[in-house]
Amino acid sequence: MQNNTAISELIEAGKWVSQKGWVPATGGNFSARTSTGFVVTASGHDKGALMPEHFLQLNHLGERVAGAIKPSAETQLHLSLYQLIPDAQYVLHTHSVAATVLSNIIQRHQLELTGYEMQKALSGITSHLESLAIPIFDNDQDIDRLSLLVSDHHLHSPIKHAVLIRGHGLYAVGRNIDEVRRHLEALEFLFSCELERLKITGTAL
Ligand SMILES: CSCCC(=O)C(=O)COP(=O)(O)O
Ligand SMILES: [Zn+2]
Repeated sequence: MQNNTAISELIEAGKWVSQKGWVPATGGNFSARTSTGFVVTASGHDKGALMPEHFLQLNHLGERVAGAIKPSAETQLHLSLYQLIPDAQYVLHTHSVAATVLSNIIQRHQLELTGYEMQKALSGITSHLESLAIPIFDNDQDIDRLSLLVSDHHLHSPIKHAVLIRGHGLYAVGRNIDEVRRHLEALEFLFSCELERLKITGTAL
């Protein structure tokens, strides 16, 4: 993946995600794997109004190759996801209301979804009868420590599509920009369905 192509795709994705209301204020961060490492958004910018200068190039170890600005505070989590999931080419992190509230309400360490046709938008899922589990990690201002938790979890339960950070947001991964956007949109739809179901039934899965 060329850096310029990746950056253009992430700028476009940022506008879309922002229009959806999933990156309020300066929430969220995005990255793409490249031939030399990955590109990641700078910290503290509106992700709906990104410019090429709002990206840094980092190598496979997460060390800065280009860009004088401060990288996302959550860069280590992006690096860990690329190290853990060899197929992952894009990571989009968002702060939607549904992901934030649902991950706070559910006390367990995973959100289990079943019975929804939309689950089939997640790669590898072929029926609404399958169970889709999205791991939930307790939020931590120490991103290195949080990343280690994610890595440990992956050893026994490989992360396929996404992870939730409790009260914080969603990290979606994909093998290309279309797939990561599809995963993100489908999961947001499923989270909204679950929130509606909870409002009506008062029962968390
Ligand atoms: C106001 S959002 C708090 C930080 C955060 O969770 C986030 O996603 C944005 O951080 P970044 O450093 O990537 O701008
Ligand atoms: Zn965040």
